[in-house]
Amino acid sequence: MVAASPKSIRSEKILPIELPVVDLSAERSMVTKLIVKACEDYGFFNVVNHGVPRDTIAKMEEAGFDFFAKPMAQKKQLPPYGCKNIGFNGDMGEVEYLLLAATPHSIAHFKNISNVPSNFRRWDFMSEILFQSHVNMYSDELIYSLMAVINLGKRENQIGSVFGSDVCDCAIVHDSSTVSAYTEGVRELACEILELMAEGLGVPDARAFSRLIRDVDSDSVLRFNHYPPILNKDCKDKDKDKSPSHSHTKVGFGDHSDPQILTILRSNDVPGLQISLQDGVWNPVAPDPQAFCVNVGDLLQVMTNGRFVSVRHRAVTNSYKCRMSVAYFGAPPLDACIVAPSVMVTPQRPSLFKTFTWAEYKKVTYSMRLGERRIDLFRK
Ligand SMILES: O=C(O)CCC(=O)C(=O)O
Ligand SMILES: [Fe+2]
Repeated sequence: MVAASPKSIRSEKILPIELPVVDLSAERSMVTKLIVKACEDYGFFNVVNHGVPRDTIAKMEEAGFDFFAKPMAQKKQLPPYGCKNIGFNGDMGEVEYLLLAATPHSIAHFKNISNVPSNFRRWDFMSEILFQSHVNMYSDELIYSLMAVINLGKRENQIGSVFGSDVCDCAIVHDSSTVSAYTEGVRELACEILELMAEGLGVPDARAFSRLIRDVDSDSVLRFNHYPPILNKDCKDKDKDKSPSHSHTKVGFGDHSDPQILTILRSNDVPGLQISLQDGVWNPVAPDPQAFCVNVGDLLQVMTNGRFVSVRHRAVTNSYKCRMSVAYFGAPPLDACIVAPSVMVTPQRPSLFKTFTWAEYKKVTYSMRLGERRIDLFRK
């Protein structure tokens, strides 16, 4: 559970583990088996030989660090930027973040910026984007939509001024080709993994899961999380050693499960991610900047009728080095019905969850605290 303010976490039980590693270049039937086992036992695994070019990843990391290095006053002017407040219900952590739309629609926009008519009118264009993003339904959509507007505005130099010229200095805001190449790479990876999962589970339609995030109306998002080093003042041992001693950690991004289908996470080489395989125990996992860390979201738990687990996790800070992660959250369209393929439901494993839409689930998610177990509300 996330507290209203970051708390010391020295008293918790910490048990480091190694995540399963899946080599996507290995023999396919072996890969599918490994993935299924990892999702059943851990809900998390690392993928190597994933096909996303190193250069694309390196540019994205550089763009992220460049953005977070900007003065706070500049960053705060950007609607998709957040600092310490997570969500809308009082959750806090030692993190700053940036949210971007990661839908096929936004990728196309970022890629085809040169196709935007040079004579479009600022507010017409903005309202078109706001409309497409269902802004009437959820306030976070406004955030993503504004990001798209800012991106386009900067490139076309037409609407960037809506948010003040300082904003336009942020590399990440106008480096849309980096964002689109990265997003496209991780989305493809997510689809490939979802297809391997379907195959491994014996689902006759191999695209049953991946189709939802390939959809043009997919509601996927990308979040940069930045965790500056923090000396835990509660700690009696005041020496600022360079070791990632647990006594110096604070909660950066609190205990939660990801609500979407699948998360593709990457971080720099600084530890911080912890998963919880057992209540009351936190399992730190080592960072691997060459790999992507993949985890099952709540919707995939539902669509596998509980065979895969959406495992709770969090990120902690340290006292010696900045950590940055980039998470792609693959989500379906808002009106998609979330239901397990019939092969997942058997007499031995009866249907566990009600049928609902992503819009319904998302609404509940955003009305609750980060750490609450919203999936339980959808059990039969
Ligand atoms: O920063 C991390 O490693 C984890 C972040 C996370 O869990 C999230 O953004 O949902
Ligand atoms: Fe997460």
